[in-house]
Amino acid sequence: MVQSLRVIGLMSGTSLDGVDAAIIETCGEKVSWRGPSLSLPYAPELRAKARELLECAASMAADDPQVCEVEQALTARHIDAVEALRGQIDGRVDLIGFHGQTIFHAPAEGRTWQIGDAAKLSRETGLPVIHDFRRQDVRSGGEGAPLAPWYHAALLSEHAGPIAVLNIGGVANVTFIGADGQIVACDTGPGNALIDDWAMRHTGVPYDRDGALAAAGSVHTSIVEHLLDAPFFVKSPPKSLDRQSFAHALHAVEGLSVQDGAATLTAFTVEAVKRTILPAAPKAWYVCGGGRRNPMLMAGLAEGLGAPVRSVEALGWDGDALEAECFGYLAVRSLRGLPLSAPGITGAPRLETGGILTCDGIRPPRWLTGDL
Ligand SMILES: Nc1ncnc2c1ncn2[C@@H]1O[C@H](COP(=O)(O)OP(=O)(O)OP(=O)(O)O)[C@@H](O)[C@H]1O
Ligand SMILES: CC(=O)N[C@H]1[C@@H]2OC[C@@H](O2)[C@@H](O)[C@@H]1O[C@H](C)C(=O)O
Repeated sequence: MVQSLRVIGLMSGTSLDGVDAAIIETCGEKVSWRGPSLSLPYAPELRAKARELLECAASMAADDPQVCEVEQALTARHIDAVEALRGQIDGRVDLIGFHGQTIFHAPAEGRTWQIGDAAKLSRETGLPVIHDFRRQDVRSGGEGAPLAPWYHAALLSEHAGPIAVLNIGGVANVTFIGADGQIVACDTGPGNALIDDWAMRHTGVPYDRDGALAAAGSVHTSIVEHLLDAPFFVKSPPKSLDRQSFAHALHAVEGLSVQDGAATLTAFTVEAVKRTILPAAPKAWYVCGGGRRNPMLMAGLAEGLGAPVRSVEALGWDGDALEAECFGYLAVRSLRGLPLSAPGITGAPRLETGGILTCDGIRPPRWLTGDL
């Protein structure tokens, strides 16, 4: 029988708001237990420094002092998250799945870059760490993202499709599961990132809390149409984005009132989801990620998608912990040599595993050296 492992997944998403940590028990195929989770926010200074990196990461070296400073600060926060989560559970933890922080993503150039010091995380926690989940996929010609569909599909194995899971983080991504179990996935467009940047710039608050700004503004439809007139939106899946792929949208709304700008950027996120080319119309959409807390996003989706739109909590999932759980799940898949890449998910040419194991300064546990 395949052994189930207790794994902590760690995700630091494109919103740059903090690290999410969750623990699950899984064999890498089925999920037998979902335990507690937590989020540790980043201090505003760290968030600002990480944000700065996104503008210049394309031309930076891995040993650039600016990169290293942010990498070490982020890693320290991840170590805190692991220790805090361990304090909430009894019993063992076997493994960590460490996504790191994406600071640059350009699969067409063969590059995707997640920073984070896996060796230090392993040393400080005494646990084996799987990291660098996206690199092998990009190397093989895939998009390197999204990877969450593997986890969504595992959780939905008992549900009949067509069904869609929409994650609205900094960037938004969808998993479609067809009536026959077919999986199709891609990034849909911006999620919260543009709204966050706009709110930060004009109000000093890093998001549009409860969609209050957008609710008080009017959508400038011609700007939304102009923004949607990009090759990305006519391309079929698979496809993925860098957080900064649509940064020019902030220039497009410059000069609007803060409320109209927020309403227009919110509509951009919604319209991008509506334009996503899927094999069939989902009979229901389930939304995770921080964007599900924005009533203006949810109302726009409910109005435009022609099917019920609910938070993933309706499925009994935790929409804040899902991505962290996912990278725990993928860590066990990686250890077992199971695929992280698939043509329908990332566009990689074949099923292939990914991720790198680091056991720095610790004796590899016995289960790691035998068959799983
Ligand atoms: N009450 C709220 N009202 C409006 N927006 C919210 C609210 N709560 C959270 N958000 C949005 O959700 C964002 C955080 O989402 P999430 O934690 O899913 O991002 P992430 O982990 O960086 O995601 P990803 O990795 O998918 O990009 C915040 O930056 C904010 O824009
Ligand atoms: C390159 C990268 O980090 N992509 C993230 C990002 O955040 C959302 C979206 O863009 C998605 O493609 C992906 O994360 C999720 C967890 C994924 O891989 O499924």
